[in-house]
Amino acid sequence: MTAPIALTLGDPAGIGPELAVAAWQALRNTGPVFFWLGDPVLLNNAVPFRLIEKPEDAEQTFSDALPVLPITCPILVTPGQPTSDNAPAVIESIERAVGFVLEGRAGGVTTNPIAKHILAASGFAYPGHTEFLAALCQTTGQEVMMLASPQLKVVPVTIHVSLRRALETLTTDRIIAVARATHSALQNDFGLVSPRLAIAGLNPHAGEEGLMGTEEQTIIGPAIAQLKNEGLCVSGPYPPDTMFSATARPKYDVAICMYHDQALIPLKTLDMAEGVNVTLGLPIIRTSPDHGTAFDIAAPVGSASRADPSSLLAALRLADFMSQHRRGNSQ
Ligand SMILES: NC(=O)c1ccc[n+]([C@@H]2O[C@H](COP(=O)([O-])OP(=O)(O)OC[C@H]3O[C@@H](n4cnc5c(N)ncnc54)[C@H](O)[C@@H]3O)[C@@H](O)[C@H]2O)c1
Ligand SMILES: N[C@H](C(=O)O)[C@H](O)COP(=O)(O)O
Repeated sequence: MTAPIALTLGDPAGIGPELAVAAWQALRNTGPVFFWLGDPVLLNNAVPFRLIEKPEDAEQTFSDALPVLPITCPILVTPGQPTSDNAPAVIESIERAVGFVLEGRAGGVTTNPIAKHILAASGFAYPGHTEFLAALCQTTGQEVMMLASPQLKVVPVTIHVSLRRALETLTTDRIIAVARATHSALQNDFGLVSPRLAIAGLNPHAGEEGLMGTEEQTIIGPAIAQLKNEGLCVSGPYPPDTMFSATARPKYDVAICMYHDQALIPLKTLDMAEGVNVTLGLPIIRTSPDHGTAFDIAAPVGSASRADPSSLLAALRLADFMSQHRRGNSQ
């Protein structure tokens, strides 16, 4: 028996509650088993659910009712109208989910989407889950964001910062650290013996020999040289405009990108429905759908839903796969 996956509340005014229900309906007979750390009021009595006190109770109820570990939202939720007054419930859900995984009582955390600016308005000090989870695990600075889909895996070296700040903070050391963490996660959690890392350039034409920027020569090139010295299978820097083409993608297992949108635009364009956000470099397993809160389509549970659960399903399945893989490796 594997430990259940802990699915967080996310922003309660987003599509998270609808997705939790849709995921349970899709998985109740097959698994993977998960429990939702959320407010049962949001379910509108439109779906069978059972309140549980601990993760260990999720398995026995899962085929009959959605297991809910209750987290109360302080303010009545209106879908599509987020409020930072509910931030304490959003944060508590994440904290408790991580706690269960650190205690070995849940196999991994799958997070429903949060709205960064809504949490920030409540005083929340982290730009996203990725950084918050690292803090909860006491591994700040080691977190690495990867988005994985059937067609592509991408890792941005800089994450939730402005483009200007991304350029200021891009260093050889950071590229090396992110590449090392990615290499070992692909080996340990995805079973790739010798992962091939393609390193993106930063500038048009990867700098065109310095004519259009020199970061490829001064920052990225030295990182590639160091990683090659360590025996990693790395190549690049590649011109960012062509490295995601259908002919280029099969030549590598993961693209290491210099900033958020360089990585996420190709992934979400190719595979929005199947993409999964995975946090590497943590002691816990964490996955997430690749989309956000989708406030524009959020609807009450029980009414017609326009929210596609495919990415959340992929995230739950990947968390379970990684959990089983780690268990297998440790036996
Ligand atoms: N993992 C996360 O927590 C996460 C990820 C990305 C964005 N966000 C947050 O989400 C908020 C909204 O961001 P955004 O508008 O840029 O992106 P979004 O992904 O929420 O929405 C973009 C568009 O895609 C649609 N969409 C998204 N998911 C869908 C689904 N499952 N089914 C059907 N349609 C879907 C939305 O309706 C919208 O039209 C932001 O505040 C951002 O911080 C959170
Ligand atoms: N950067 C992610 C994206 O755009 O899909 C998203 O904001 C999620 O980030 P966290 O997992 O750190 O919340």
